[in-house]
Amino acid sequence: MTVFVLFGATGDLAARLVLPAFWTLANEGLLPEDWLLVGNGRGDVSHENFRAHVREVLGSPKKGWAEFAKRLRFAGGGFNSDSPGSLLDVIGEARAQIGVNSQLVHYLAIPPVAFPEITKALGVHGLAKGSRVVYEKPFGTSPESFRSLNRQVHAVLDESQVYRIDHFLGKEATQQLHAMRFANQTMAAIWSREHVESVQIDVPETLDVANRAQFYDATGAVLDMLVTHLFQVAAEVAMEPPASLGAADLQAARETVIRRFRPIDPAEAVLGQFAGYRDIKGVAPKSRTDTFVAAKLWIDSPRWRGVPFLLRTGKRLAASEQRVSLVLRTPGAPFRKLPPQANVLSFSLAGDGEVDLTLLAKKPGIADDLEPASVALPLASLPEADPIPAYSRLIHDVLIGDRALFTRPDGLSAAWKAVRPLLDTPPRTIAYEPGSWGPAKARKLAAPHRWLLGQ
Ligand SMILES: NC(=O)C1=CN([C@@H]2O[C@H](COP(=O)(O)OP(=O)(O)OC[C@H]3O[C@@H](n4cnc5c(N)ncnc54)[C@H](OP(=O)(O)O)[C@@H]3O)[C@@H](O)[C@H]2O)C=CC1
Ligand SMILES: O=C1O[C@H](COP(=O)(O)O)[C@@H](O)[C@H](O)[C@H]1O
Repeated sequence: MTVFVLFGATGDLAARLVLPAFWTLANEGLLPEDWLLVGNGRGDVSHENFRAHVREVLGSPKKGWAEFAKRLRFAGGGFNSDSPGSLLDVIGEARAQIGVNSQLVHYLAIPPVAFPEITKALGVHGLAKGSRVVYEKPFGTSPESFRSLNRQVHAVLDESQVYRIDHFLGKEATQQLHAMRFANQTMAAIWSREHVESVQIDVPETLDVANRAQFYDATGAVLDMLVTHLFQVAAEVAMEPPASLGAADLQAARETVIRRFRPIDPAEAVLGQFAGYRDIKGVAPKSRTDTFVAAKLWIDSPRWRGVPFLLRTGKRLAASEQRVSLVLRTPGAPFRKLPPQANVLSFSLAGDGEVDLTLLAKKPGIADDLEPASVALPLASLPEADPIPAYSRLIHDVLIGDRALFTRPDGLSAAWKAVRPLLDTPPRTIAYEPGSWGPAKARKLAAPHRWLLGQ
């Protein structure tokens, strides 16, 4: 028996990812037998109007909808330490219906500035004890606010109750990074500076921010994507072999390597803002918020010393991709001259995920010409594959109490240290055209070679 409380239930994240994840879990039979979902927000929305909203964001499903809709409630009037709005009443009714001892899972799908107050309110209104609480990223908005939020959270909750989500860790292909590496001796052997010349973690998006301008303008690409998703994926690539593939060891391996991230040098980072961003309703007319970031990350571990990790992401770019590429070194002999960056092992994190291998091969024919040849392994094509979207996977993990794919404060503290110089002395934000690959200056970061995507 579980009562889910979804804070920010009518927001962008809830509509695009969290509510669809619940729908998937319900249809797959992966939710507890008795469950109810209580949406929360500062406005007053009737249960019926909330159900209509949920139905719309799910694309007006028919089959299974009536059963799902019965389990949805809305508690309006906000929730803070001074006033619980109608949340306590609605939770009380929900628990009276499915069980007074039902597990409470609070999901904070709200901007990070609102995390401290809601956390405090959970304690004040008696909703913290025995509950599990899911925090969206970014966990804090600066190194200082991270520390303060961490203290506030631990004043109300035990660490074992806290699930800091970073949904890139829940993606099928992200988990493939360690699965393929450790399931194969050859793969494990090439996973180091000896064989890898550079790593690119490239997440361009064509997406706009108009439906979440206020949140985005207060956040920007560095906080929204770099210190969060791109760093976590970098940790997944860079970690040392864990003691076991058990949840705690995997989590520890990822968190530990973040301490080896060298603080980013602002001279090795480019920030951009797409032209027209400031005209969006909700964006400050003189906003300098970054909608693009590219940065070179160095990882000071014996395995990765000297290997640049090139990280890039931005909104309104030319394409949407989520690619992690290990560019393999080319040997000096016996071939005299080989094209650069032609041997690449790459993981597409988007959708159900794909693994691609590009290798230089001799072009069949009388000459000895080499040509890059690629093979693709769409993960969904594996026999009996049943891929699950990241949010469904992670919400299910919260339900079963599996913390392997959630972040820990020690790793996050190190991540904030590594991004600090970029926050304290950011380079000038450079304008770029929507539909482009961001500021031209970002190309130089990849020198002497190039970004694999886009140019
Ligand atoms: N959108 C996305 O694609 C993703 C977002 N995230 C994370 O999810 C979180 C929410 O993002 P998103 O949904 O885009 O943001 P939104 O701007 O859509 O905010 C979500 C909801 O939070 C409520 N809210 C806003 N400000 C406050 C406040 N000061 N106090 C209390 N409630 C507030 C609003 O609900 P109401 O007005 O009803 O109170 C709003 O609808 C962020 O932490 C973000 O980083 C993570 C992954 C993807
Ligand atoms: O957390 C976020 O992630 C999305 C990208 O996620 P995906 O669902 O496309 O994998 C990004 O667009 C958004 O700005 C950010 O908040």
